[in-house]
Amino acid sequence: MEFLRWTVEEGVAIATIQRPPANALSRGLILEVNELLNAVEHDDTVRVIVLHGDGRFFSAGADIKEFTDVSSGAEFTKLSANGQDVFERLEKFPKPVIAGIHGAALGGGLELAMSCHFRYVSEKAKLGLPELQLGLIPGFGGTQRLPRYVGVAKAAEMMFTSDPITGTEAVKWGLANAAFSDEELLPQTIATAKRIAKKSPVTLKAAIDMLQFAKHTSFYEGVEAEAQAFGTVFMSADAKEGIQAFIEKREPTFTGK
Ligand SMILES: C/C=C/C(=O)SCCNC(=O)CCNC(=O)[C@H](O)C(C)(C)COP(=O)(O)OP(=O)(O)OC[C@H]1O[C@@H](n2cnc3c(N)ncnc32)[C@H](O)[C@@H]1OP(=O)(O)O
Repeated sequence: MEFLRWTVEEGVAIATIQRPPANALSRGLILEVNELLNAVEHDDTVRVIVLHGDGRFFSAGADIKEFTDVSSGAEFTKLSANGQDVFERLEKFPKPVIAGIHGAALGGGLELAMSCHFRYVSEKAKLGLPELQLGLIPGFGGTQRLPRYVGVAKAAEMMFTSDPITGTEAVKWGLANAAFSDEELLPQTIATAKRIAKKSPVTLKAAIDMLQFAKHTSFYEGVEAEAQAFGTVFMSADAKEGIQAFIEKREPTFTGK
């Protein structure tokens, strides 16, 4: 694998996203998340997975530069649905997956982290769904998962403003379980994972299966609608402006077209 490395320690696979400079989720990286799950699913030496990012960030989201190669709404809907499928597999994965978030988990990066079973964060990390700043909407399940963690009103504020919240605030809002200093984050995440790895894999799988009942059927209707809207929104002039503005490092001017 090119962008995802892992080592196994006392039943814990420590998986590191390594795609500098921002660990942006290219199509290739999303495929590798799926490959990681293939590799560890039937490996009895792995009982828990810790997912974290190398470098400055956990992940700054979908690779915005790759968006310029996408030309049709249908292709964008497919991109969204593919990401949703991998993240859904992660959420249902029979072994616990814990995200350790430092730096930033934005857009698809937060959507990836929200698909893990729980999250530890560094106090100063930035967590947000800033897609509206690009003239887009979240497309990897974020519109459905964020309100389930923080409530509808906070999710609305986060999406409408594109403003991230800090790791400390994320704990307050129920999006993350605990916040640590940058130095303590990974050791604490791994220590918890090692404790969980001592539990019976049978019971862990059953607990994960039961957690799925916390989702309602409307979740699936919601993500289907999200993928459609993601493709439609992508075809707007504002999406092109938002993506271009990011690449040119300037503020976007949205016209409503
Ligand atoms: C379905 C899913 C949709 C999505 O996920 S859409 C994407 C949502 N995510 C975002 O909108 C986040 C965009 N990025 C940022 O806001 C900022 O960046 C950060 C807050 C993460 C970091 O800011 P700073 O510390 O000032 O660094 P920097 O110079 O902006 O970024 C460092 C390098 O990383 C590249 N980069 C950052 N995010 C992305 C991305 N999401 N896709 C592709 N590249 C990205 C930049 O361009 C730059 O690169 P260079 O050094 O070559 O100029």
